[in-house]
Amino acid sequence: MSSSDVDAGRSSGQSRLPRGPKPTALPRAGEPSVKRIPSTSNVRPPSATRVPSSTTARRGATSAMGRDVPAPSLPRQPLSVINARQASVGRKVSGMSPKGKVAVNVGRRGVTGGGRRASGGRMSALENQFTTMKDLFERERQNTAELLAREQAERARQEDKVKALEAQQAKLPQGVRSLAADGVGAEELEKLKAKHAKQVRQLEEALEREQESLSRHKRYLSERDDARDTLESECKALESKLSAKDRQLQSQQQDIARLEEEAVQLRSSTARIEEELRAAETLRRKLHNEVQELRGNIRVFARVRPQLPREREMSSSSSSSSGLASIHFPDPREAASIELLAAGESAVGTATMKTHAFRFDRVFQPSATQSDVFEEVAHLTQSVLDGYNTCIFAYGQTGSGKTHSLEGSANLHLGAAAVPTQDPEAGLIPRAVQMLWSTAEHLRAKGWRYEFEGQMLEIYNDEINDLLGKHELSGSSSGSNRNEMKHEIKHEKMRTFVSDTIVVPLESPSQVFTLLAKAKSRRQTAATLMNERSSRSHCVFILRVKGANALTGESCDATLSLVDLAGSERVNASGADKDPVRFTETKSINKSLSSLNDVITALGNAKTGGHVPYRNSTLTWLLKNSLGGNSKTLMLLAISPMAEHLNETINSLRFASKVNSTVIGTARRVRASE
Ligand SMILES: Nc1ncnc2c1ncn2[C@@H]1O[C@H](COP(=O)(O)OP(=O)(O)OP(=O)(O)O)[C@@H](O)[C@H]1O
Repeated sequence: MSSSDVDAGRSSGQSRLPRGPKPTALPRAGEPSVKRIPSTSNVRPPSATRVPSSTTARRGATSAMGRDVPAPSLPRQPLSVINARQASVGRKVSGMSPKGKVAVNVGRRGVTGGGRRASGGRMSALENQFTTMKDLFERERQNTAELLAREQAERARQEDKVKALEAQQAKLPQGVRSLAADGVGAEELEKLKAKHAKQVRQLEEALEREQESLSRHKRYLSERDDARDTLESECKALESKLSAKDRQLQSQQQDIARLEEEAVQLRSSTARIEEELRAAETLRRKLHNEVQELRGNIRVFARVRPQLPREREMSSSSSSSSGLASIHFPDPREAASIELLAAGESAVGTATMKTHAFRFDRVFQPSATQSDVFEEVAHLTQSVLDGYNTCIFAYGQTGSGKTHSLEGSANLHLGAAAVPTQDPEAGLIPRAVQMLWSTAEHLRAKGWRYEFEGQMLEIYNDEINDLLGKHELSGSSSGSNRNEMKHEIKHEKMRTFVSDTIVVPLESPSQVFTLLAKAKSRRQTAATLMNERSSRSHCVFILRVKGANALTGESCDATLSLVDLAGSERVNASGADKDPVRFTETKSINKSLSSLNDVITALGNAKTGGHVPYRNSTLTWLLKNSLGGNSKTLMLLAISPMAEHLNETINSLRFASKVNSTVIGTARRVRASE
């Protein structure tokens, strides 16, 4: 039974009854049972409403004809329907088919046409038959009533069953109910139930998992709560720390403000002190100049070069000692003293270490830069523009740093656009040249016009070579003297001339640098394997400066001589005693250097009117006007820091010390007219 049928049954109140085969239609006219009914038209069943259903009537009739009466089956229709049908059957029975009517009419004709006796017998037979039928109807009616009662009881029972099923169905899930309603088999239902149970299990398991996850989340949340509580407490602690730090910061800021105020005051007092120091320094220089002038115009600077990389390597590979001499600078602020510790002999002849102390106008430590040295020399070179003959000569043993200080490092290459003051490698000569040109340019505003000209000379074995000339240099690698030119030195008033030498008018510093490079290359070409020419000859760069002031009518004509002397080492120290060429060179160098010594000594005694032996060497004769009392002279003593050179260093220092103690009078301006 489908749910729709159940519902339909509920609404009609009739379909609750179990279904059965439809009632059989009443027998039609012409059928045997109908034929047995009397055919008169006015014969009717006693009561049309009591006529049983066609089936019942037919069965009853069949039963009455000696056939088995089948067990009454449940009526399929409600009683009202049955009654309605019985009524219908009654009507049908009364309105018989034409064939039946014919049969009845035939009977009537038989009655009318057969005679009165026969009809009387037939009538009684019919009446009997009618009575029998009436009994049959009555029995049938009783049977029907019984059946009806049973049917009603059965229906009530079925209704109860249906109710029970409905209750069961209500308990089943909708899907099962619908399947059951659709008539799905029990096996399938079992499968569905199993499937349902499985789904329920799965759902239960999923539910369990969800519950587990939920409890996990709850645990996690509670842990997070704990962590949050911890963080909150930490945060509070940090906040309190922060506020403490804030307070500290505020007090520190107050301290800083106070300190800054103090710093401002200190800065202003420092500036004042510095100003006082500058003024004191100016005064010191002025006094120093006055002292120098009283002493004479020769000054001595000593410069100790740093240890060279190759010397450091040799020292580290040969012994544990650094190879450096023990050199000290006792007064770094004043920078005028130098002390050397060297082995000596005591008064009783025992070996002992002795300190040799010297004082000069300025002492430069190995850390001093080219710029530091030039700063001290600049004002001296500048005095050429004021008309003072000036001479700077570098003195020292081979490799002590003379050329480095005067020209610059071996790597220096000054091009046309070179700015020597910005090149840490550039030495005194390029710096001085650049400064002279720039000062001359400044002085144009004051009416001064300057002309510059220069020459480069070399004194080798006491002979002059023109480094800018075309003739072969004396003692050159060719070994021939055929192209050598003999030069003579002449002095006229305050000026010096060298015959047959090239004097180049100089327009710019870059032209001077080109000139220097040319001279250097000539010296290198002339060098032999046995003759390191730069060490064995004196090199003199003479820059003549002529100035005139159209506004004031003043004029000046002075020279700046920059002299790179040959190495000052002694004969035995140079190994020259074993080599005749070297011996000659060294003899010549020694002669010129001792002449220089003699000249300076004589100049120191010049106040007494003694003779000055300028002519004793080409060098001193050439430098006559630059060394005399009318010029400003600077001796730059180059010192090697190495212990192996200590003896030569001490000799150089002694000579420099003698020069430094010499008073050679006051420098005088050289006017163009002189
Ligand atoms: N102050 C210094 N700083 C760095 N290197 C220096 C310094 N003085 C000299 N040198 C280096 O020492 C070496 C020798 O120097 P330099 O050639 O100037 O000596 P010198 O006295 O002119 O020698 P010589 O008499 O043989 O011409 C060079 O390689 C030079 O670059």
